[in-house]
Amino acid sequence: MSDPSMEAALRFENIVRIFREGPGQLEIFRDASAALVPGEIVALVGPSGAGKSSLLHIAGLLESPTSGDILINGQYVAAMSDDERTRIRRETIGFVYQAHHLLPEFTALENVVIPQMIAGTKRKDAAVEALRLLTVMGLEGRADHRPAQLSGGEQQRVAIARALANHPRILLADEPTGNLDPKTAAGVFDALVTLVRSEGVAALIATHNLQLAAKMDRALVLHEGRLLDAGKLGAPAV
Ligand SMILES: Nc1ncnc2c1ncn2[C@@H]1O[C@H](COP(=O)(O)OP(=O)(O)OP(=O)(O)O)[C@@H](O)[C@H]1O
Repeated sequence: MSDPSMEAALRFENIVRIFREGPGQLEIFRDASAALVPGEIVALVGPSGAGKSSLLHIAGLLESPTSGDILINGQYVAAMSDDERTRIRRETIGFVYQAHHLLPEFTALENVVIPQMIAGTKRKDAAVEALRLLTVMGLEGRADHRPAQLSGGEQQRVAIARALANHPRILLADEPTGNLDPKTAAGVFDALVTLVRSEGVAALIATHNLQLAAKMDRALVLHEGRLLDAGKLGAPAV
């Protein structure tokens, strides 16, 4: 379990996000503040359009907030150059989306090897690490399969292994099991939790699935422009 005295891996400080549309403006959220420490798995929940994806884009340094700032490992990012932000994103943050975005012409193993080689790891070392990650995800027998030869759940397991291949400190996931049936989603999610916990990563996972949200350490709720810490959610009645 997380230790609140640890330095936050990810901290939102008074984040405001406003989209300007012609003469009008759309305020998505205001004064959103929260922190995630290493090893913590946090759900991001809220109705459709509440701003979950927008907040993940800000956390992933893909978009800038209208005001406020975020800290990654204690470092403010707003004042950084674009190059520095890109470096922090590459070295520190892993992403998982609803769609797997695997490279179709490469095997599962290669899909997890390639990002490591881009980051400078030797192929042999990258392959050892990729097989380790795929094994934790329950895919040791599928490493040589291409994405089209894998089920939807298996494809998403590869995408999760890939996201953690370069040892990020933060994992951001946007509906990572949203394309899967409930049973498959639960299996993939449990594998994700196992891997994230073993790597000591801080994970922020947007989901509409309250059963999955209840498995996480706590939930941040976006509601009417506010980001609220709802603590650990109880399992919803089925
Ligand atoms: N580039 C943009 N310009 C204007 N409005 C935008 C832009 N991107 C997102 N929005 C609006 O911001 C709001 C939040 O969108 P966002 O995708 O973050 O919500 P969400 O909670 O992730 O929704 P869902 O659960 O449906 O994926 C929505 O009203 C959306 O229409």
